[in-house]
Amino acid sequence: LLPPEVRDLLSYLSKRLLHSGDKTVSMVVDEFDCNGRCNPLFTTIESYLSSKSASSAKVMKMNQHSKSRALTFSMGPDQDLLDHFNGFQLKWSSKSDKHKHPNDTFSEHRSITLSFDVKHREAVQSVYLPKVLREAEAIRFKNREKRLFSNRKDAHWTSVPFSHPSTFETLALESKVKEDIMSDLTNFVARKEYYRRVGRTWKRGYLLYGPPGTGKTSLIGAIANFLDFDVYDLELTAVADNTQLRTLLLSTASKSVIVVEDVDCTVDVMNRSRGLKRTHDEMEEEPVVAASAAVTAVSLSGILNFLDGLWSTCEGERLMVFTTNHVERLDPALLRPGRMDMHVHMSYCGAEAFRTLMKNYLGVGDHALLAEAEGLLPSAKMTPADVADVLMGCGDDVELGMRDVVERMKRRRIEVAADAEVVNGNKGTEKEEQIVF
Ligand SMILES: Nc1ncnc2c1ncn2[C@@H]1O[C@H](COP(=O)(O)OP(=O)(O)OP(=O)(O)O)[C@@H](O)[C@H]1O
Repeated sequence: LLPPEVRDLLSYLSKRLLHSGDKTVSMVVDEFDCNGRCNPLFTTIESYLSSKSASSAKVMKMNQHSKSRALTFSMGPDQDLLDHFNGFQLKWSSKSDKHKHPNDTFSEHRSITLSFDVKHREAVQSVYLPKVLREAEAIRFKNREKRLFSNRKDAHWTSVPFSHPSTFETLALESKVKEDIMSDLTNFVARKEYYRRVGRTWKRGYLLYGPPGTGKTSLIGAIANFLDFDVYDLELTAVADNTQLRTLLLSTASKSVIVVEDVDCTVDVMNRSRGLKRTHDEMEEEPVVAASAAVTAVSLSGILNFLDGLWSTCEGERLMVFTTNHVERLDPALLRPGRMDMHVHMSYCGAEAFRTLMKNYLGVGDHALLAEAEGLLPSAKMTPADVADVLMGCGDDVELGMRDVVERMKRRRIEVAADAEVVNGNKGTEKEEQIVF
């Protein structure tokens, strides 16, 4: 019944009375700042308290995550929650005030207060609060929606939710290669302290090379899903110059995979050792015309600086992935360790990859035609995409799928042999012509 001003004054006075002689320190975090803008710290602390609320709060708000459908809990209004750290106790209290506006509408103002004994002030400020922020960040990262950023439309990042179906389980690749990649990625994300100690940017470069349809893009999807990272699809032909490239890279977030697909087609990264006349410096600085019709003014030095982490002054880990169908075209400067730490060769479908595809598409691990199919694979030179294409056309019909894929392999074997004959034949003609001239 009291006007809000009187109620606030009474509340303030009663608190002063209650806490006189008290050695408690309180820190208040409001949901909105004085301009009505959201306070990101409030949301961060809410995330931290959500993990605690589930086990100890008496009144909780229950929410469902829009994407994962997982239940999350947050503190209800006017609740207290006790936390313990290094043998002392801290109290988090939530408060919610309703304010009536002159036009008879109401708005809710929430705040969270942290209270603790004054003698722990130093420990709370320097150790406890940074720990809270770290844990909150990890919780929010786990619950967030993965995104795919792209600069294809203009020179800025635009993003859409990212959900690539590929995982290391569904990827048709030798299990030894998969295990090596997964363990390399796990080591990389766990070594923040190591990178800091040795003074290196927390980044790692991957080069995926091989013919089209061998799963380079699928592997990128599997990596992003494995690490739960966002993906930045960097289109170099849409970047005006090195300065714009720098700006784009500086605006990438941590925990991201930065991808440059078909790098040999978008920037002149030709192997200098193959008799190019330009000097090293000329080549590095010169804005170049790409191998394809597309043109980019990003120079090789721009790419090298990017790989050396010169522009990654930002915090956090970043994985850089380059793909190419023609590894032999790339300048060795691009390939050296530190720039491309891991080289992954994606090739034609082998026996192990074929069994993975059979399981993915037909749901079986064995079949009477499997041995025949495996025997045909080396000479048929089919990519995983070719095999997947045949199997997908057969729906759930295992018999049809296996029959079709074996038939296709037999036809491909003949085509491959015929192509090889043409090539050898041409070589023979060239030789003859050389002798004639
Ligand atoms: N190794 C693989 N494992 C599982 N599926 C694969 C694999 N390789 C190809 N595929 C299938 O073929 C399709 C095309 O493959 P993907 O785009 O990954 O190949 P790519 O090597 O990136 O080709 P490109 O060089 O033309 O970009 C994928 O959507 C997937 O269905």
